[in-house]
Amino acid sequence: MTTDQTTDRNASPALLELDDVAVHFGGVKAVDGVSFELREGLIYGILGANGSGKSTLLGAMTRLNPLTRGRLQFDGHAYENVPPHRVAHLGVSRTFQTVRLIDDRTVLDNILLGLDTADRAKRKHARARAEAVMERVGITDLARMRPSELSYGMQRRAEIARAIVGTPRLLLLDEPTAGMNTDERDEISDLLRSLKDEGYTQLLVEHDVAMMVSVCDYLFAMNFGKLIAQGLPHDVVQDQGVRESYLGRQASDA
Ligand SMILES: Nc1ncnc2c1ncn2[C@@H]1O[C@H](COP(=O)(O)OP(=O)(O)OP(=O)(O)O)[C@@H](O)[C@H]1O
Repeated sequence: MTTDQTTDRNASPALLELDDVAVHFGGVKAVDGVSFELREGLIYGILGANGSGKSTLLGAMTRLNPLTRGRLQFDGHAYENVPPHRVAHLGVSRTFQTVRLIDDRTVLDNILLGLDTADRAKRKHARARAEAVMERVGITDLARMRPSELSYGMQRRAEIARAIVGTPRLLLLDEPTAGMNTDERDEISDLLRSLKDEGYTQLLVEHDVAMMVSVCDYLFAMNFGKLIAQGLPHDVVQDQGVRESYLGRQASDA
C-alpha cells in the first residue's frame, strides 16, 4: 500500500536523503534547511509558488547548485562532495524546466549522449538501449529528426528518454508537462506511471496540481526555500499553509 511505504519510515531504507540542505545565492535563501527522504519505487512531487526554490533544490540534488550547508546521501552514501558530472554515475538523472536538447544532432544522438560509446561493443549496446528507450517513450519514428523539427511534447519525451537511457535509480523531472495541452499532459502522466511500474523512482516538480495529485504517491510543498508540508497528496493540497501560500495564489491568478 502506498500509505505504508510512504509514511512508515521503517518500510525500506531511503534511496535519497537530504539533511538540512541550503542553497543561498548571496542574500537569496533559495533553499533553506530542507530535509526529507525518498524511498525506492514511488513517485514524489514538489509543489510551490514561482521562486519557492523547487528547481534550485533539484540542482542541489544533482550537485549543479553548490550547497551552502547540508548533507546528501544516495543509497546510504554521502555525496555532497561528488562533482556534478559524477552524479549521473550514482544513478541520479534529471530533466530541465526548459528543453535542453542539442539541435545540431539527431534525436537518437541526443539520447546516446547519456551513454558510454567509447568503443564498438559499447556503441552497439548503447544504440540498442537508446532504441528500446525511444520505443518506450513513443518517439521511435523521430530518431533521425533534429529536435527543432519535433513538437514541444515530443521534445519533452525525447528529454525523458535521454534521462532514462542510463537506467537511473532516481529520475528528477522539472516541469515535464509545462506548455503542454491537456491530452499531452495525460499522456505524460500515463508515461510516468508506467515508468514507476518499471521501478523508476521519480521526483517531479510541477504546477499542475490535479496532475500531481493523480500521479504522485507523496507530496512536498515549499515556500520561500523551506518545506511547509508533506504527506499524501490529498492531505497536502488541503493543508492550510499550502492553500494560502500557493493554491490560493493559483486560483487568483487564473
Ligand atoms: N543562479 C541564481 N542566482 C541568483 N538567484 C537565483 C539563482 N537561481 C535561482 N535564484 C533565485 O532563487 C529563488 C528560487 O528559485 P527557483 O528557480 O529554485 O524557484 P522555483 O520554485 O523553481 O520557481 P519556478 O516555479 O518559477 O520555476 C528565486 O528567488 C530565484 O530568483
